[in-house]
Amino acid sequence: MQTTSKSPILTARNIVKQFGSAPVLQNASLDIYPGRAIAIMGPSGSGKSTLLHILSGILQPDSGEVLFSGRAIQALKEAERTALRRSSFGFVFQSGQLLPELPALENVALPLILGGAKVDAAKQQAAGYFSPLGLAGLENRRPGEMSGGQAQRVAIARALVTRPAVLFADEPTGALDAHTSHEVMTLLCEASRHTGAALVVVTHDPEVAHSCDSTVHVREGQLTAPIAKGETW
Ligand SMILES: Nc1ncnc2c1ncn2[C@@H]1O[C@H](COP(=O)(O)OP(=O)(O)OP(=O)(O)O)[C@@H](O)[C@H]1O
Repeated sequence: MQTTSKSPILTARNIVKQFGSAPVLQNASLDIYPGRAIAIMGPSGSGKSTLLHILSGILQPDSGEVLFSGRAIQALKEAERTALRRSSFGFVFQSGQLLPELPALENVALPLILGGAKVDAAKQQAAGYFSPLGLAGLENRRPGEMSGGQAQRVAIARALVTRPAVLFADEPTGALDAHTSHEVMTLLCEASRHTGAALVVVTHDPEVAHSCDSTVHVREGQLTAPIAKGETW
């Protein structure tokens, strides 16, 4: 079921960020909607990951604001921002986010356990994500005993288990071949539509961007207007 909403769940307004004297983002603005997937593209070093870190409250902008459900997240105390990230945001990176010593089921259950859930209840909830993500039977495998695509699907399960409102993915298929990349992106987009979570994907890959509902480009520190899927660029 597709969830649509006219109100953005996350809004970036006039974001400015520089590192030392080097400007990275200069007046970047963006609206992100529930149940919709948006790709952020741009050349290497243009500021895509910096933007993702600011949108998710990991990094503070020099000026401008990020509103989550209308609330300015920069105004929150560090501990409140951490709590918001744990409860409302999920993260998928290129690789390496799974704990190598833990079986897949425990890796997926971990965010729930860190959030205070009892271990058995967390594992039971986590187990429900294995079959829909094509991972049935892999519950006891450690990350080193899985393919890259399987490990990324476990990482997606782990990002989804807390039912985030926004799923951030930074080059989620960067370490995968084209076929597996397509499978993983299809799963991410389906998960976003099914759960109503917004999906924000930083990518270099036009095929990955094509899986998303719209694409923005970082150009000279600003964001182009979103291009909807199917429109010519
Ligand atoms: N913590 C930091 N300290 C200093 N400079 C940084 C820091 N983080 C990023 N930068 C610089 O900011 C610029 C943007 O980096 P960012 O990682 O956001 O780019 P990107 O578009 O995601 O690049 P890529 O596609 O190569 O991953 C780069 O010039 C980078 O060197």
